[in-house]
Amino acid sequence: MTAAATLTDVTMRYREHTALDAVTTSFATDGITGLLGRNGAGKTTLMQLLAGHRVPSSGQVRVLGTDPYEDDAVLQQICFVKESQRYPDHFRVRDALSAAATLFPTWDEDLARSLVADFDLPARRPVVKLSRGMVSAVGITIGLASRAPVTFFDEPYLGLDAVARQLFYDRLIADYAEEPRTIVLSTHLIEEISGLLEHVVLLDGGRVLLDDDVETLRASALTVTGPTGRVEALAREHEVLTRDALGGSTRAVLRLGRPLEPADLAASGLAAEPTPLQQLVVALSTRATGTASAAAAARTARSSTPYEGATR
Ligand SMILES: Nc1ncnc2c1ncn2[C@@H]1O[C@H](COP(=O)(O)OP(=O)(O)OP(=O)(O)O)[C@@H](O)[C@H]1O
Repeated sequence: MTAAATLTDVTMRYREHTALDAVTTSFATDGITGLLGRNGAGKTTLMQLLAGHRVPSSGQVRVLGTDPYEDDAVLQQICFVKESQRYPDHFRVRDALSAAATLFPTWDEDLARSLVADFDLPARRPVVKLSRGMVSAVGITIGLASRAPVTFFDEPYLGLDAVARQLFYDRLIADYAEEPRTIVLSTHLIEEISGLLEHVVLLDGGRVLLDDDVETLRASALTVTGPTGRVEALAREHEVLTRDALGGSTRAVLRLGRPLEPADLAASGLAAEPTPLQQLVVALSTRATGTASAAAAARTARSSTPYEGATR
């Protein structure tokens, strides 16, 4: 994989709180990555570092081969669509789009116009008068029409209804097919976007819990249902992520130590089905919670350093 953006041993501290702890990961040049994790896991912080909005307390951040912080040449190749983007009070929708058009050399005006039409955005209306979902649609329009080689969407769908979210996903995948680039999307609506993702980075308590291709991830887990004794026999050979017993039957999500053949499972009276990505992520995050909170407490106790990050 050729990486467009990398973090090497990056730690980000805000006063006594460690938001990212020795994170090493990278994002492929052509790929859509889901940046997942619970509230406060460090997703926004990670994207802010890669977008050059902050400098890390320690470690190395590289985007398109250079440190993005205060590097105008690389910054105009990075588009960061924030969850709560603010625009100047007097900006109308079309002003926000014109400003973006001047920022990004790769801006596609035709694409911007067609997204404005699809999202039914009123071009002359001040952004401050838009509904929450419409402001999100402005951000999405900018994110896609920028055609920036490296694009971050940080929970870009706030307030968007289900139809508009589907429109975003459809346009994202269509535009990506036409112009492949590095897209990182943070979201809590994992199942909705699981079909778009090629790769997943899961953060938990500022650490990388999982960094894998979606296909590999899907193949690594299985939901098995059947008589409790048989499920438990299988559970001894694999890691059990979740387990629900009802009467004499048990349903377990297994992280597989070795591949399992559906035919073998069926022969032993067990039903097997793929584990949805969202369920797998929830199970892995839940499993990590105990360990992560203990580690966070230890880090907080260790660290008495003042604020070490800088904001632009
Ligand atoms: N400017 C800041 N000053 C102090 N603490 C901060 C600051 N920004 C973030 N944090 C803390 O760092 C941690 C990571 O925050 P971050 O916003 O990166 O998480 P997130 O994964 O994006 O969360 P969410 O899913 O809720 O948006 C949180 O505990 C947050 O409170």
